[in-house]
Amino acid sequence: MIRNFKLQICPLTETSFIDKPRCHRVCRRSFDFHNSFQVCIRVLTMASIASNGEHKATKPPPTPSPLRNSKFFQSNMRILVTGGAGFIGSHLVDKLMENEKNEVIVADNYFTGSKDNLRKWIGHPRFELIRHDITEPLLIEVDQIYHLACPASPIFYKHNPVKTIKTNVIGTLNMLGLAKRVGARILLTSTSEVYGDPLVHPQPESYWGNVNPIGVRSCYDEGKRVAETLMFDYHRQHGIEIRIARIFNTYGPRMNIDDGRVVSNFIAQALRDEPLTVQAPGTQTRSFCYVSDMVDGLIRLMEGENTGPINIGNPGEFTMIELAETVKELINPKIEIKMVENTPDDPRQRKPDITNAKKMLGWEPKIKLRDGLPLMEADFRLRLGVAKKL
Ligand SMILES: NC(=O)c1ccc[n+]([C@@H]2O[C@H](COP(=O)([O-])OP(=O)(O)OC[C@H]3O[C@@H](n4cnc5c(N)ncnc54)[C@H](O)[C@@H]3O)[C@@H](O)[C@H]2O)c1
Ligand SMILES: O=c1ccn([C@@H]2O[C@H](COP(=O)(O)OP(=O)(O)O[C@H]3OC[C@@H](O)[C@H](O)[C@H]3O)[C@@H](O)[C@H]2O)c(=O)[nH]1
Repeated sequence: MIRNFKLQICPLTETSFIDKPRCHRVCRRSFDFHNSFQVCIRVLTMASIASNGEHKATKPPPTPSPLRNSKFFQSNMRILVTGGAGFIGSHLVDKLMENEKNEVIVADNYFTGSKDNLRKWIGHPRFELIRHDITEPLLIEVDQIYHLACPASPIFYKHNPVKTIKTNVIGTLNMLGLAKRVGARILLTSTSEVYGDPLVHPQPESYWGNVNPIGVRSCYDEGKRVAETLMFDYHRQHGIEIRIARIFNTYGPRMNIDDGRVVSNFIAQALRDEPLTVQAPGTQTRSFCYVSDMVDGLIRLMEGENTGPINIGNPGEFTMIELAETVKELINPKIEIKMVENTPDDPRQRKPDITNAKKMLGWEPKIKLRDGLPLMEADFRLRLGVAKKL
């Protein structure tokens, strides 16, 4: 769609000279490229989104600070990762740090995350770690924001539901305010939980969901729905460049051992010789995405031209009984599987329709559950000090 444009100058500023540093900063083409008055991919993108009529922004995106625009325009891309000390966040940081043109700043309050997840970067000249709660404003200068901060495991997000809502609503407002002030692009990690207990299966992004607004999970799923609304309102009203990923259940090394989510629970239980606790009825389904696939999808979304929301997840769908049997077979065939009571409003089925991710991001997951589980097992064995029996 975007590549059909054949404009020779920037359609918003009418001159590529004024916008040159910003184009360089975002599309990362050489300075000479912009000097040659060729078209700026990023500005075209804004024009194309607007001309499609959908999610129309009433303003061009805010300009970055004069410093980023002039003196430092050829400096590294500064990227903020909120929640970067958590499970997905720390893997994202690893990937972003591989690019020597990136400086990464993590802001985290360590509620569910840990410095340990980032220990290899602490002290690195391109890395900075800030203990910060995003329900308070954050005044820094950045070019991109990956906004992940929020407890994700149901037992943690239900622990202090009011705080979970504040994190999703006030926290997202603060990050959007930051994006507005510094002209940064912002990506929100939303969730498949915005579909609630879905009546459409698999779930496409066009499905509006079936969410209980007053249930015990609402602090999280309604919180994320408001966060998505705020993202689009800032986009339409203030021209902020937004990206929204709807993440489906993700697993992998570095999940908290006692995180409470199903894959980490089952692997820890199998290694501790404890029964695998399947919550009734056990026929409820989930689709599990390995974390490296997830990080790849998030970066493609940030760097691409689509606002989203876009589902990012692995469409391989399993009942919880099937998952328990797979963990038992792969890790500890002697273990018992025990049926236990469930919690309210547990979604009965969940599977992403990833047509848009394939089409718009050229993304699809590579790692199957049976290949990902042993990678996570190895990490859990190391952390629990349980050697593999020969
Ligand atoms: N892992 C999944 O299956 C999954 C699925 C859907 C969506 N998501 C979303 O992805 C993001 C990351 O999830 P995760 O699995 O890595 O979870 P996680 O709990 O491991 O990481 C969340 C991080 O956010 C931090 N945090 C929480 N509240 C904060 C606050 N108020 N201020 C600053 N930091 C705060 C935590 O300390 C932690 O480091 C979350 O936004 C979550 O909603 C995850
Ligand atoms: O020990 C357990 C834990 C969980 N389960 C079941 O496993 C399924 C998945 O539960 P999890 O707690 O792992 O995660 P959920 O799918 O309910 O929510 C997740 O989905 C989307 C994300 O936004 C969040 O990371 C997380 O809330 C549920 O049906 C639950 O009842 C078990 O059978 N046994």
